[in-house]
Amino acid sequence: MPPAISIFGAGSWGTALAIQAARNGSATMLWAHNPRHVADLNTDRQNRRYLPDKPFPANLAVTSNLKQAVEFGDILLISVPSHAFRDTLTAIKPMLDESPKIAWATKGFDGAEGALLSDVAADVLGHGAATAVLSGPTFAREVADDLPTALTVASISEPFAAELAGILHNQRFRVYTSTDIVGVQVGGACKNVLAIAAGIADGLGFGANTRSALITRGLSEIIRLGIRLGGQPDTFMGLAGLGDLILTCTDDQSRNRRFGLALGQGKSQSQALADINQAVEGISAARLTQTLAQKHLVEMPITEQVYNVLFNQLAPLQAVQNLLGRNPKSEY
Ligand SMILES: NC(=O)C1=CN([C@@H]2O[C@H](COP(=O)(O)OP(=O)(O)OC[C@H]3O[C@@H](n4cnc5c(N)ncnc54)[C@H](OP(=O)(O)O)[C@@H]3O)[C@@H](O)[C@H]2O)C=CC1
Ligand SMILES: O=C(CO)COP(=O)(O)O
Repeated sequence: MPPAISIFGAGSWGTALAIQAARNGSATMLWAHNPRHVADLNTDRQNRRYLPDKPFPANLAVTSNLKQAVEFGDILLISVPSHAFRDTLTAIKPMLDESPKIAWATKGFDGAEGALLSDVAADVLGHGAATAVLSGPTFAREVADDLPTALTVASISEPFAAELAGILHNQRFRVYTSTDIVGVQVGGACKNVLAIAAGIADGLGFGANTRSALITRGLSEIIRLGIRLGGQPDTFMGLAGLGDLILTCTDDQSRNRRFGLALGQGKSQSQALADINQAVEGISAARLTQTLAQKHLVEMPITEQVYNVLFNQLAPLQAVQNLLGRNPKSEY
């Protein structure tokens, strides 16, 4: 019998992961903070709002009772947006046993300074918990549809990474393990900023050459920051780095890319957000990546232009011109 798992956050990604764990045989509990949403999920046996037409397996239960969810799972997996990560961990902390196993699939930074979520977890939980992060090129809809997908689970505890991978892994869902929690988190948070940039460029009518240049130079930015923060260079060429960057910069399933597209086409941020009506992590990630880049003296020109578009009223076309107007330099 595989370990039981509780997943916190019933958006598109938490729901897809719950379906994946359940169809792999784990007793699975999905927690949502809104009791009315939970009532709908239990009545419909599907998540009509975020993943319509994907019926829940029989071994997937849903609750809004936090204590019930914490006590249910041998492993707890957090999949709320980054703005809710610290509060969710803080709420579950008093209910945990002495050696909890806690993972997250959230992509982003926390707080005013751009803390890694692993640092938030250490801060809230202390160092007794086994922790892991799950990241990679994984659109929720495709995972729910059982389309082949590969991703990374990173933990400094190799047994915990292997245990979590074992719960989720099957022939349609390849889970690779890593010990580079820093690199995996930086890749997952920063690619959302570049997806906004790629969307802006496409929305303005630029072509495939521009998109490829943004992806490649964007990867250089991620690598520079990631190494400065302690990540391993190889990680950024893997699933949680280049893999997720390509996915979100090139496919319109990405909310971050669609947000950028809308800005490039002249929509306001509030109109673009209202149309998407889901998490767009790249907005806060742009602010916090810019903060980290300044603090650590890392050159991140594309991120800086996205930041100025989002927070300093810079026109999208001017942002592209600012990038193109930079002095010629050596590629490496
Ligand atoms: N969707 C995807 O394909 C992937 C997403 N991710 C990451 O997963 C994380 C979650 O994203 P995703 O599921 O897509 O987001 P969605 O926008 O689909 O859903 C967000 C969910 O979070 C819930 N929520 C919001 N605030 C809180 C809170 N304070 N406490 C508890 N729950 C809250 C919302 O509930 P309500 O609406 O009822 O308020 C909603 O169920 C993000 O960091 C994202 O980057 C990673 C890989 C793939
Ligand atoms: O992280 C994701 C896929 O790996 C989802 O990307 P978006 O949040 O841009 O939709």
